[in-house]
Amino acid sequence: MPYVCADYSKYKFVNVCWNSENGIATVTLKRPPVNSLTAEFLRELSSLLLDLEKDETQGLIFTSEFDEKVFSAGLDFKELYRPSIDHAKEFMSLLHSFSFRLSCTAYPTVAVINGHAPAGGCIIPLCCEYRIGLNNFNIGLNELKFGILLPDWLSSLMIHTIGSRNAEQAILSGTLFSSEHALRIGLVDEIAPTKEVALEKATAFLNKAKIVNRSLRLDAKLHLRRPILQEFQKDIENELAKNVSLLMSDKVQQSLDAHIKILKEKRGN
Ligand SMILES: CCCC/C=C/CC(=O)SCCNC(=O)CCNC(=O)[C@H](O)C(C)(C)COP(=O)(O)OP(=O)(O)OC[C@H]1O[C@@H](n2cnc3c(N)ncnc32)[C@H](O)[C@@H]1OP(=O)(O)O
Repeated sequence: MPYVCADYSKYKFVNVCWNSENGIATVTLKRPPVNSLTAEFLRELSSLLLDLEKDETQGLIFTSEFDEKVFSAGLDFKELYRPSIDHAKEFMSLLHSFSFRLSCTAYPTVAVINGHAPAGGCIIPLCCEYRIGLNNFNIGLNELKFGILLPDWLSSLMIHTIGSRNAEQAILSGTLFSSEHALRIGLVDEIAPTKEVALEKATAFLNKAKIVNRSLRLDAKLHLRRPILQEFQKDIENELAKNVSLLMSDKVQQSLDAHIKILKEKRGN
């Protein structure tokens, strides 16, 4: 059984619960109010994956502290509104490296999606090997509605998960799917009535992975995910520059401004 060396209490935005009997780490995202992804959060998540790797984690479950509300609201609107060019570059690079790392972990990964997961909120589930949703949430890549063209690696993750035809329709229409619809197209693998049941199902998935030799399993995973990993590694500098210039464009900045206003009005701020 793995010996836990890392100090997981140092993390601000996640709670890590180790099961010493089966080596499964349950990582609860807890960046209030909606687990939106900032540079600091992404940096922390990347470092966490390295710690879990060193500690020979047998399996990883991601879930959210904000039960029945939100898994992750995606990229942080406020941080991406009028960022400095250096910050935009750093952000895009952190998003890319975290997503790449999560897509090719040696240990199996599951997302228990216990709330909404729009746009960038769908990235963690898509990088994971298995997705279990709860009822009454929305999930999908609706970036086109913000005027954001998806990076190739993100489209590739969607294609890998739901097939090219479904991915084309989903991405081009910018649809957020209900849990039931997400299950029908394979965007989630199962639906559970409660978080507890979802966590049991996640553990069952991870236990199945254990009967396979770890290094053989990793070879197979990397082979099966090669098309995605190639997209991550393709022309990285150019791809990042493209995403940064898109983010800084007037069109995307205006769209972010509009969304921030909508959220403010919703709260009566
Ligand atoms: C190259 C890039 C590739 C990937 C690109 C991805 C683009 C994105 O990810 S853009 C972000 C897309 N996300 C969304 O459109 C979600 C927007 N939020 C919502 O729909 C709702 O907030 C929610 C369904 C997630 C939750 O609804 P709920 O009623 O529970 O809470 P609210 O009152 O709406 O919000 C609470 C609080 O959270 C703030 N907030 C919400 N979303 C974000 C966000 N994405 N970034 C930053 N902050 C967010 C919201 O403003 C409220 O804040 P205050 O309490 O300060 O008013």
